Amino acid sequence: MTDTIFALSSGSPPAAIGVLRVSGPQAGEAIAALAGSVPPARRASYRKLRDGEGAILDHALVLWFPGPNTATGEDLAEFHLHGGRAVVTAVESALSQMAKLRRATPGEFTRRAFANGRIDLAEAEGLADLLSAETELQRRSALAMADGAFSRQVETWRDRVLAASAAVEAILDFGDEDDVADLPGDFLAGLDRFHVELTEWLKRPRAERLKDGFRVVLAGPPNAGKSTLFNALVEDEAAITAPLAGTTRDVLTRAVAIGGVPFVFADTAGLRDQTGDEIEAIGIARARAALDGADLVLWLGPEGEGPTGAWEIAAQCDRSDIADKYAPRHRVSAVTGSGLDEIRRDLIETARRRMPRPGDAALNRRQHLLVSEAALAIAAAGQESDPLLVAEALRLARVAFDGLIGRTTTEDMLDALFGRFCIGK
Ligand SMILES: Nc1nc2c(ncn2[C@@H]2O[C@H](COP(=O)(O)OP(=O)(O)OP(=O)(O)O)[C@@H](O)[C@H]2O)c(=O)[nH]1
Ligand SMILES: [K+]
Ligand SMILES: [Mg+2]
Repeated sequence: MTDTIFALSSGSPPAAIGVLRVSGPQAGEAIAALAGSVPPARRASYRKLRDGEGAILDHALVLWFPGPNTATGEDLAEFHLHGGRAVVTAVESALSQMAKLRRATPGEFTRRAFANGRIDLAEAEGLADLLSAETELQRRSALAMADGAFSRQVETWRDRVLAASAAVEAILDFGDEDDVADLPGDFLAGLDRFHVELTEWLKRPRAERLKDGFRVVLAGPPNAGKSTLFNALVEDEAAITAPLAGTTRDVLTRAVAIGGVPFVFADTAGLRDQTGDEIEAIGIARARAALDGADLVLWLGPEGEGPTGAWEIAAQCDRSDIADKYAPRHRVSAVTGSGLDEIRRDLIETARRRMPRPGDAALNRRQHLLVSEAALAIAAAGQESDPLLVAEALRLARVAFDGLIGRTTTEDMLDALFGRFCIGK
């Protein structure tokens, strides 16, 4: 029989309220033991909670949700306690003394919800992202995944594959050995459209951009004011600045949200071809490596002289010795602060364009891989003329879609996913 699990699902005490959740077959008994009896279902009841000796533990709101129509799919109880450390500990220890009750492991409530079919895998992944979301953009994208929008999309893809498979099976069943009927032209056109649609999804910006932040690398010739601008953008005197060319050597990164968009800024060594300084040369090599991983280069120098191929915004600081030699997109002054807001606005707009749109479900690495597998299989199905091979390609596409919503999973994968949750979720 399944264990009954419990955990504090609200933040760590002390807090105004501490919500203890209990899920599993003994949840009803647990509530009866502490609150005297099982209260009416799905309604908050005010009760005195007592330990085994009858001593009062707390006055609490108690909720009883009989399964299977609950968040976990099991019987579920909630105790809304006074959120003091000793109160929570006392009720937890009373629960742990009951037979077949134990503390939940991280993510175990959600894992049970998944095991009982209350949520699918894509929704669980969205939920994990939602709980770790720190910016508005992250929150909205995670919510789109968690509320099942993407899962519904996958179900329609899966239905299309099943319908195509059925059409091929019919040909296989009724065609005779020597003269297998051809697949109809509109069948192939349908697969083609399907492939195009999947390819469009694959072109969307990836979820990792949202999670890790939009990577802006500040680069340019030595002494251009990179570190000074970096400090202004991250609002911290993080980098050393000095009138001496070649001050910065290490790549310094800072994550900050600006206008609800998660950014990671990187300050780098000034780029120059000749330097007698061995350490500066290492710094320059590191700067070039950082540029390779940039989503955007904020180039402090003449426009167009930045790294080829990289997307760049050019800027120039207002120092008299470097002023007015060219016309950069932005002029900034770390001294007066002028131009900084314009740069911030430009960064936000650029990042928004190149990140998942608010409210769009963005594919993570695992999902992206499975959608590409499905797209490849659909393309293969469209190119085969042997119905047997078409049927096999369609089967592979279905397996990929099944993997997206978790009809096929491995224990390792589930451990990794649910381990991301905190205890009590
Ligand atoms: N007037 C003015 N001076 C600036 C501005 N930005 C930087 N400076 C000065 O320019 C000098 C170089 O600034 P840094 O930020 O160290 O330049 P850097 O590009 O990081 O230099 P390296 O790391 O050596 O490549 C310092 O003396 C700064 O005070 C600015 O916007 N206006
Ligand atoms: K400098
Ligand atoms: Mg510097």
